[in-house]
Amino acid sequence: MNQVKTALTIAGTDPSGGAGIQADLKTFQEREVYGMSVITSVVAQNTTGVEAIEHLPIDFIEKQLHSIFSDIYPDALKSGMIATIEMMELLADTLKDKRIPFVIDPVMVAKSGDTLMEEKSRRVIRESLVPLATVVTPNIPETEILVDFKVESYESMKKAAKVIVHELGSKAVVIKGGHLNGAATDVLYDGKEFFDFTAERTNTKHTHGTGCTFSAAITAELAKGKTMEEAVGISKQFITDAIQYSLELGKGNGPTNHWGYRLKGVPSYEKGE
Ligand SMILES: Nc1ncnc2c1ncn2[C@@H]1O[C@H](COP(=O)(O)OP(=O)(O)OP(=O)(O)O)[C@@H](O)[C@H]1O
Ligand SMILES: Cc1ncc(CO)c(N)n1
Repeated sequence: MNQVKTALTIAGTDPSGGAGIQADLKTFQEREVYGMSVITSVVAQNTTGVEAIEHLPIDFIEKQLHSIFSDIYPDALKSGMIATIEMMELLADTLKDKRIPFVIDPVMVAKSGDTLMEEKSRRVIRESLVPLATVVTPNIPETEILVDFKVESYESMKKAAKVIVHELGSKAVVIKGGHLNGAATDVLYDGKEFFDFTAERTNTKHTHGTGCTFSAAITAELAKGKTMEEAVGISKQFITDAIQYSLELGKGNGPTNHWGYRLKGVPSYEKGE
């Protein structure tokens, strides 16, 4: 019997392969779900930054969504770079009556500091998409924009998590602590309980695409029917390994290694070779 589960990413591209749609599809493959993608924006970027962005026409994004939902219905989906208010509204309209796990990675700014979401859209995502989310996965700067206060400590991460669930209306949230100092601690809140996921911080600049990879892994695990706590736990291990074995590719911040978890305990492997 063919038991394959399917996952869909709706996001922008990264021709250098470390972030965006490309990272999501590699992650889906590694997590053993069948990956599909709808492209919102084509981004000329690499490990050093973003050169140019071209948004696809809204009716063409709509056609891609139609191609998917009229044919291979996904078991879970994630959104990444959704740059404009029009795109947010289209997505909200498409997803409002669909009962599938929906992971929102509210991508706003790339690691390089380049803007990926229009300034005026940043607040709109709160009203249009967050209420439809099964889980939202903001980093610290994105969390601050969603909740409108500074997040500088573990306690303020928990306070923000409560706002995102109880006031903005997402079912759950994972606030990623990658941007704070010390251990990399992420906080999951499901509306009732908090769960901490902590990993030792890897001392590396090669973290291009960490957020995309992490949220794609969560999407894949939810597609397989894992609980939120299980999905985040598995994905935390996955991204920790991917960062530990990240690749020294390119002239800037190299990408995470999507098969990094398979290299654990393989002594002959050396980074960059
Ligand atoms: N140096 C590190 N060592 C270990 N874990 C890390 C490190 N940096 C980030 N992480 C973890 O990686 C995951 C992604 O978090 P991060 O905060 O980097 O996402 P992001 O800023 O959204 O990424 P992106 O730039 O791709 O959008 C989280 O689980 C976070 O704790
Ligand atoms: C298309 C895209 N999505 C997300 C990120 C995350 O930083 C990126 N660099 N590019």
